[in-house]
Amino acid sequence: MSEHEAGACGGAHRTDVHLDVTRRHVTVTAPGKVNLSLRVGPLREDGYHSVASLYLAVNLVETVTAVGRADGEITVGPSHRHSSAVAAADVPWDESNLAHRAATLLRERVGLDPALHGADIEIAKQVPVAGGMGGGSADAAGALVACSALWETGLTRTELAELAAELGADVPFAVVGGAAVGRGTGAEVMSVPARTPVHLVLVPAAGGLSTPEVFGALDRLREEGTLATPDGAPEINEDALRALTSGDPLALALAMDNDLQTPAVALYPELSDALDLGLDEGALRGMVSGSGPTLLFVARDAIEAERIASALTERTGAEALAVHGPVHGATVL
Ligand SMILES: C[C@](O)(CO)[C@H](O)COP(=O)(O)OP(=O)(O)OC[C@H]1O[C@@H](n2ccc(N)nc2=O)[C@H](O)[C@@H]1O
Ligand SMILES: Nc1ncnc2c1ncn2[C@@H]1O[C@H](COP(=O)(O)OP(=O)(O)OP(=O)(O)O)[C@@H](O)[C@H]1O
Repeated sequence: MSEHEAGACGGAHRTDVHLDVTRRHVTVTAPGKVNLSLRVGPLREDGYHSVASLYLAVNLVETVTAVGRADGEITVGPSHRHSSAVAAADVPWDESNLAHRAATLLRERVGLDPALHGADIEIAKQVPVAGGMGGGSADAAGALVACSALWETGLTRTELAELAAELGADVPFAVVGGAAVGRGTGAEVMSVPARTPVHLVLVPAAGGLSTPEVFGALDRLREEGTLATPDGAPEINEDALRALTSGDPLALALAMDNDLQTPAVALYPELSDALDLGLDEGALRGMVSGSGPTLLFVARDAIEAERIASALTERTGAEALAVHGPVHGATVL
């Protein structure tokens, strides 16, 4: 009888608790991100766009635990060890889950025996699903780092970041964390210094936006001439990078940009009023995070961020969160 079948019988909880303390497990935290700048080039033949991105990892993190199995099975499910802010029903807990794909890819590349090396991957999510904050990417990064430690692969962080690029444009950054510029599809990351913490308020939206649909809407707006089409690969936003490096929140707020904002707002028009509300409450600037619909607002300092978050929670009914970055990439606890 498998553990899961055993779990369906009487006395299931006792069996599970016993297994949890005796099976090896590794827990990793991996951060959600915002793009302080996201410049998007024209559509490429491979269906992707070249980007010039300025990533910031924030202290809204996913907690990923890999529990060893000796039968080669890989499963994903909601964590029972750490609390989650996301409804389990909003996440695909099957082989399409990016964390499942990450563990499978790692096992294959390292050449481990798929009949012997398995893991139950448990995820406690804080990052909104399909919110433009790279939550699934953080889960994939967490699964790579956790399974690599569990299976003792000996891969370096650089090697894990290279594998991460095969899983999605945002996954390498979730491994690396901190602050970084992203080139190519966004997967070629290079860390940059950030002198002081950036204080932000995040406003999650009801429901999500599909990343390919937002890129598709950008292409349409460019085709019809509503937005200008850039010539080639975009340049990094040097003003935003300088403001981040020197720790000047007002200069950063003024320099931020996101080419996906117009298409995200076109697909989700309510975002426009929510952006105005943040400014009304004293945020230095508001912007769509990545492909949206989560909004980010820049605050002068931590106290201002808390005040703006409370005011926005009251006015919008959505739970606005005061966060800061940079924080570490995927880290074993
Ligand atoms: C919007 C961002 O979050 C900004 O950091 C990323 O560009 C998206 O990263 P991601 O979700 O990891 O993206 P992937 O899973 O690699 O790609 C999903 C889809 O988004 C579109 N996509 C993504 C990245 C990119 N540079 N160009 C694209 O056109 C493609 O249609 C792709 O099929
Ligand atoms: N571990 C996961 N957590 C959440 N969604 C996942 C996961 N694995 C796969 N998905 C699928 O991916 C879709 C996008 O999820 P995700 O939360 O990563 O979006 P996102 O934050 O907007 O991504 P990005 O900012 O990287 O474009 C979801 O709608 C879901 O179907």
